[in-house]
Formats: sequence, structure tokens, C-alpha cells
Amino acid sequence: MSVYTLVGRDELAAWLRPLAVGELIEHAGIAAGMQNSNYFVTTAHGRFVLTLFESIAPATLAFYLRLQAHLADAGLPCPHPYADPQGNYWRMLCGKPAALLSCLPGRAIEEPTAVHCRAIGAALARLHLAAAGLADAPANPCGAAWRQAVGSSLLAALSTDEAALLADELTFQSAQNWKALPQGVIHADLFRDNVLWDDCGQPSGLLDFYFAGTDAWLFDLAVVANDWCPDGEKLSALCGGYGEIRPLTDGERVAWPAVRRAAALRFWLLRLEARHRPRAGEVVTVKNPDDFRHLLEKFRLAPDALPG
Ligand SMILES: Nc1ncnc2c1ncn2[C@@H]1O[C@H](COP(=O)(O)OP(=O)(O)O)[C@@H](O)[C@H]1O
Ligand SMILES: N[C@@H](CCOP(=O)(O)O)C(=O)O
Repeated sequence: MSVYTLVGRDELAAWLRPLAVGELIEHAGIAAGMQNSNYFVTTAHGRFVLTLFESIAPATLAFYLRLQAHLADAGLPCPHPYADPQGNYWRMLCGKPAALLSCLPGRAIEEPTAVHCRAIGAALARLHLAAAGLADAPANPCGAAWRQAVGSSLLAALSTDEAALLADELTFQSAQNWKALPQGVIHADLFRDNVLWDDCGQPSGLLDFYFAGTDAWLFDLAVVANDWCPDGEKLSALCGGYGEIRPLTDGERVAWPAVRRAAALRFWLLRLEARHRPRAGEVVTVKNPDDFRHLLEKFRLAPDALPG
């Protein structure tokens, strides 16, 4: 669980009033997530999710909320933010920018089948196409420049072996050029714990858009593959589902091994950062960086081809 900012009942009740979502009944911190403080909020009108953004610049936050509203309006199962009478999706609460979003039904699945992987592949491609054309999208905040900067800054904190691996991977990645790959807004963190499923096996919630930005669409597919697909059957299903909605290009097939490595590197670095530079909070989740180091080592030894 990550709750960095504690929200009192009276201040929340006052903050909710302009949204006209009914009187506050209760609120409780959510036992998941790493980046922000999340609460389930129950009012006389129903259940909602309150997010306090711990370190996102207001301009970027405005984009994230606009993106979710746009995708939900396009029929994707994304949370819709609630606006106040002035049309603002976020206002300050307890010193942090905060937003109220619709609470989506369903539950996360830890061990997806190939059927789930096919469905999430299709949902990811739909997300990419629906978000294309959204004006003023910022760049992926954790893109190539972030990986180089954070990777270099962590070298001194690592063991000799880890530092050698990281330095070599940073050199390899700095020679890659993704300019010719199809680009658009990517989710960038569509892990299993960011997707809810209904009882019919369909995604009912695509959550946590707070790393989104413009980058190669293939990178998003690699992020999903690294978390969802431990074997070839699931990877084929994921890529098949994706490709039915947006066929992959020859250039993407060539780039796949290096892009998959970049996706493993990105989350190795994020988790190393959380371990070596922990943030203070009431309750903080830190995930194991070694999972992604091992994945990166595997891809470096045996590059895999994009199925299909
Ligand atoms: N709109 C929503 N509807 C239902 N559950 C949600 C919603 N938003 C967040 N959650 C729950 O809260 C958890 C943490 O949210 P998340 O956005 O991943 O947090 P963080 O940004 O801190 O990583 C999710 O895994 C999910 O269980
Ligand atoms: N999904 C990433 C980290 C981001 O955490 P989230 O809780 O915001 O999805 C990981 O597993 O390292």
C-alpha cells in the first residue's frame, strides 16, 4: 500500500462539495499502488476513487485527466474524472493536486491465461488508436532521456556486477533510434495490477495513466509483454490480439528485441530508484528490482523475436 498523504474527513467533505457527488460517508486508503496516494471514497451517491498526486506537475496532470476522460468517452474502460462547475478536473487537497474518478468494477488477475493476454493486447491497441490525435500530449516522462539520466545517477549505488550490466545496457540503448517506429500516446505502465477484469473475461478497468506520454507504441507492447507473458504462448496471444486491431510493421519486428530490453531496463531503474531513494510515506510499497534485472539479462543473452 502507498499512502503518502493522509486526508482527514472534514477536509475531504469540504473538497468534495463542488463536485456534487453526495455527502461523504467514508474513505479508506487503497492497498496497492506505488506512486500516488489513493482512497476509495463512498458518498450518498456511490463509490469513487480519490487520487492525490505526489509529484506530477499541474500541466502534465491536466493532460493525464484529459486523456482518461477522452478514452472513457471513446468507450474504453478507463476511469472518468469528475469536474467542478468551472470544468476543473483537479483541485488542491491537503497541499497536493487531487482528482476524483469513477470507481470501475472488476478485479485484477495475477495469473492471466493466453485468453486474457489476447484481450489485453486488443485493448492496448484500441487505447493507442483512440488516444492518437489528442492535442498537446507530452513526451513519455520516462523515455530514453530519463533512462540514461536515472541509470547514470544510480551506477554508484550498485554492486560492481550490477553497475557493469547497467553501464553496458545504457551504452547499447543510447545507440538505438526509434524515430521510424509508429508513435503516439502510450500508457507506459499497463501491468497486471493496473487492469481490472469482469466475470466474462473482458477488461473492465484500464487504470493508472500517470506515466503516459508520447513514445513508440511498440515500447508499450513490450512493457505489457514483460509483465504479462512469461511464455511464448501468452506472448503470441498478446501480439495476436494487438495485431488484429493495429497490425505491427516490419520495422517494429526488427526493433522488438532492443525495445523489449528498454522496457525491462525502464522498470529495473524505477524499482532501483525506489529502493535506493525511498520517499517518506504513511505506507509505501517497494517492488523487487531483481525481477527486471533478471529479465534484462535473459533478453541480452537470448533476444526473442516478435511472434506472428
Ligand atoms: N478508478 C478505479 N476504479 C477501481 N479501482 C481503482 C481505480 N483507481 C485505482 N484503483 C485501485 O487502486 C490501486 C492503485 O491505483 P494506481 O493508480 O495503480 O496507484 P498508483 O498511481 O499509486 O500506482 C489499483 O491497483 C486499483 O486496485
Ligand atoms: N508497475 C511498476 C511500477 C509502477 O507502480 P504502479 O503501482 O504505479 O503501477 C512496477 O511494477 O514496477
